[in-house]
Amino acid sequence: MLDVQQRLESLLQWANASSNELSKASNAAYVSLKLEVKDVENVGRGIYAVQQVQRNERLVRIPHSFLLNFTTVVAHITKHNSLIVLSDPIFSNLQIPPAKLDDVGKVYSKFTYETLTALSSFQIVSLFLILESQRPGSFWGPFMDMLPETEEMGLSPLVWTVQQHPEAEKLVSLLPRSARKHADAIHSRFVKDMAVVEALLKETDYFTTDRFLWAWMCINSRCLYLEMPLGKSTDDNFTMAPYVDFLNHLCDDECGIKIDTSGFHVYASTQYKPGSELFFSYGPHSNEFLLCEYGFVLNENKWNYIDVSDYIMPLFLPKHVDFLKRKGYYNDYTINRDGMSFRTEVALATLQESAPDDSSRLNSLVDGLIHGAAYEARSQALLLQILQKIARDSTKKLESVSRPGLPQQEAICVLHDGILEICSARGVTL
Ligand SMILES: C[S@@+](CC[C@H](N)C(=O)[O-])C[C@H]1O[C@@H](n2cnc3c(N)ncnc32)[C@H](O)[C@@H]1O
Repeated sequence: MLDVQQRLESLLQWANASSNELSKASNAAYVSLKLEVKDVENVGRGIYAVQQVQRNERLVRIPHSFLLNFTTVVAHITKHNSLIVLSDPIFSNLQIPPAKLDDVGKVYSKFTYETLTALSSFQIVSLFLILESQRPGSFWGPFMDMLPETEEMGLSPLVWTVQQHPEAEKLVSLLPRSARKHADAIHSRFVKDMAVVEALLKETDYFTTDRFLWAWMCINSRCLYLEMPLGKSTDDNFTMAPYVDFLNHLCDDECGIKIDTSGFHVYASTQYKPGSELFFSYGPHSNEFLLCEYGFVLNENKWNYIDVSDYIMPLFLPKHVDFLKRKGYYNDYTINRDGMSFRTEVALATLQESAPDDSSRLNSLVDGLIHGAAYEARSQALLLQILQKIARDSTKKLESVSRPGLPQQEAICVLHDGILEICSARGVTL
């Protein structure tokens, strides 16, 4: 395997990358000369400034033909089936290489337009990654060569579960309760997508669970969410973008992204000094979300919260459930270091009413007309009891891990540390 700099050079050549933003306009990528990609031990690859970068400076443009998403994958695959003519104008500006009737090309030639467009973005892009990563001379080779191996995404609970890590059961039992729920939800999404892709590739030798896991995790940890043409739901609104996907995450946005007819753009939303790393915020995500979805955690994360839904919902009577569902406040109750969310406040107030529908003060709270001071003392007392329970659970789990442990255990410990920090900020003493 070539080293990172050689593979990076191939990637930039492949995308016709130029350091002149205006040259070769539409079919060439632009990467500012002020940037470099470095592979730093224990941190992974990231983008760094080699010269001072000004706020609002344009840094990267990747043309549509080098983006991997629902539209470009449909355009590549259908090229192999002469019966399919793509009439939608969104396909007309894409430069797609001619079809190759190699073994992968033969698989593509059997897919109808209806089969392909019935797939979700995750399904079609993972199918494509599986096939192109095993296709000699793939057009996408330079991009595939820069994708991480599954092991590099090994902190993610999905990876230890699917790969049956020898410690998987122990690791799952160490997760905070809400993280286990989140990991289960991801596993369900994964299994559903896998069944669809496996069925489409069942007559080929290309499909294995490991290959699918690699493709699915590459997408989940590297895709960028933006409104995309042809997207069927908001989950479909993503693209993979070569080079841009070297940007690491920080809680606050330091780079902006946008997509327009000329491609995918990155610009600086802050100044960067030479040597500093450029960051982009993947969203206001807690460590639980980052670990389950992307396979990493931050030691400091201002978006951490505790999900207390599983502790509040069993306390509801059917009349509370009916009221909250009707008002759109059923489930998803959280608390962070500054206090409870409004949803949690409404849930705890509802619990204090024997006839929620008839309570004008509860309805006024839900409608934002009053602050709900009348409920506060009992709500805080109940929440304190719940947080004490959660804090005891986290403390017990932390005590059961001998540190330093496996990297996965260390990441789980960071989740518990975050929970205990919020509990302590909310007045829990153990
Ligand atoms: C879009 S990629 C960013 C580039 C990546 N570091 C690489 O080597 O290709 C997202 C992955 O980078 C890693 N990552 C991103 N931000 C991070 C951060 N702040 N701390 C640690 N790892 C991070 C995680 O493994 C995540 O799944």
